[in-house]
Amino acid sequence: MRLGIIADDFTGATDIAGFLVANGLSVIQLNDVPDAGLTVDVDAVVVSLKSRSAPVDEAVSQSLAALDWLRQRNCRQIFFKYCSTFDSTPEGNIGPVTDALMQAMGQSITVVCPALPVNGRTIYQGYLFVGAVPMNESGMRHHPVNPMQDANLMRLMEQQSTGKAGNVPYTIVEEGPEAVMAELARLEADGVRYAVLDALDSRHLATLGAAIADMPLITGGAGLADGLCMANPMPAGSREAAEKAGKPLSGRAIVLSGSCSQMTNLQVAAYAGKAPVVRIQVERALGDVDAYAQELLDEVLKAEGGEYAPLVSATVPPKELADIQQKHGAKQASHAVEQVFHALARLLESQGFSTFIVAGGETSGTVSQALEVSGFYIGAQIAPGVPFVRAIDKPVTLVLKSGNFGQEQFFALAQDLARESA
Ligand SMILES: Nc1ncnc2c1ncn2[C@@H]1O[C@H](COP(=O)(O)OP(=O)(O)OP(=O)(O)O)[C@@H](O)[C@H]1O
Ligand SMILES: O=C(O)[C@@H](O)C(=O)CO
Repeated sequence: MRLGIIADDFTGATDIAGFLVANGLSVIQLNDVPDAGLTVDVDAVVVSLKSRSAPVDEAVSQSLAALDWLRQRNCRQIFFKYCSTFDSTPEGNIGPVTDALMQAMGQSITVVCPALPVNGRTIYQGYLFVGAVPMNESGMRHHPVNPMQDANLMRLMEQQSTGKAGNVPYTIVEEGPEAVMAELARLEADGVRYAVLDALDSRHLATLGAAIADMPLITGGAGLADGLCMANPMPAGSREAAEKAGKPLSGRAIVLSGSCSQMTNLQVAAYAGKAPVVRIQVERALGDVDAYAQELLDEVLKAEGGEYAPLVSATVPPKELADIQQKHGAKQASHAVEQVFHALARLLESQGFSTFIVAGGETSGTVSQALEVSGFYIGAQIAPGVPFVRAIDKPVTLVLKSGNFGQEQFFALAQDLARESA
């Protein structure tokens, strides 16, 4: 197997898997660390964890277990995938997990590159930008679980890990793969453990992909995986063959939105003009979850029948979210909302729903776990970073959308494309 990927959340996992498939690699995504006996015959395996906001020791032990599993399958390279907005505060898990993987693999340096230029995430002089602004000035400063208040990736890495961080600036990336490799060697000799790689566009990603093709352990976002593939392209026709595995099935659909990102707020508003929306009330979610989920199901069943599937949404704008969090506590509120989605997803499945379009990484993890799906075949991308996926265990199609991904009409577009290709 070429590549073994450890992803810290479910949408992050489908994001990177979608880019690999779009580059013609055969890919399977496995949710949580699989059984020791499972055999797979693909170019890349993505193990998706729900470790982004887990306690540090859990995130580390889950990631090491995933590493063990992948190494037993002779992966040539291990890729630790985290968010293109580096969702991780100074207390976050990216540093500790990176350290644990480095130690287990005997590595003294690795790279840090969350860039995903096609979705507006670029790295300049080690600072992460979201569109035209540094990350800490973007909507990410209001994130419900990981509010991002710094855009300097070297500082963030050093605050949450054990070593020194350095930067490979875009001026060196512009010079080509050999220059990047030479700079990495220089940084390593200088005692740098985490080399933050600048990347402003896909040309830079291709250069970086060529430069790090032989590094045993790399870390970053899906853009870096795209770069790896660009540097080592598959034969013509591979993409169509790879995408077939995750082709959407036709079936009763529901949209579930648990992301409060800027883009999801826009997507929910746009979809509200086209389809019925059932809103989740956090106060109710904090009470009897099962009874509340049953009520929501009843509302969905009443709302069905239009051109587009009903949407069940907890999505709120930043001000409303801040009020909710102040009143109930951020962790309690987000946990309660996730519990409702968990219970509701099970009820929906029992009623015959088989297409789940989900917004939000944590929410996607919750829904996938509720449906007891152990993994996915990956299909074509609906938008960069959001492919159709098909459960490996049952005839269920899912779309797991990262909070900030997709265009405003995403929820309707996903259904239009599913109808076209089913
Ligand atoms: N109205 C709400 N009040 C409080 N918490 C909420 C509310 N709606 C959603 N949440 C919680 O906010 C969190 C959103 O995280 P999630 O990962 O699903 O979305 P995201 O962070 O926008 O997506 P991504 O991780 O893909 O960028 C979840 O834990 C969810 O339960
Ligand atoms: O990298 C991204 O932005 C996404 O894949 C993600 O991790 C969202 O949770």
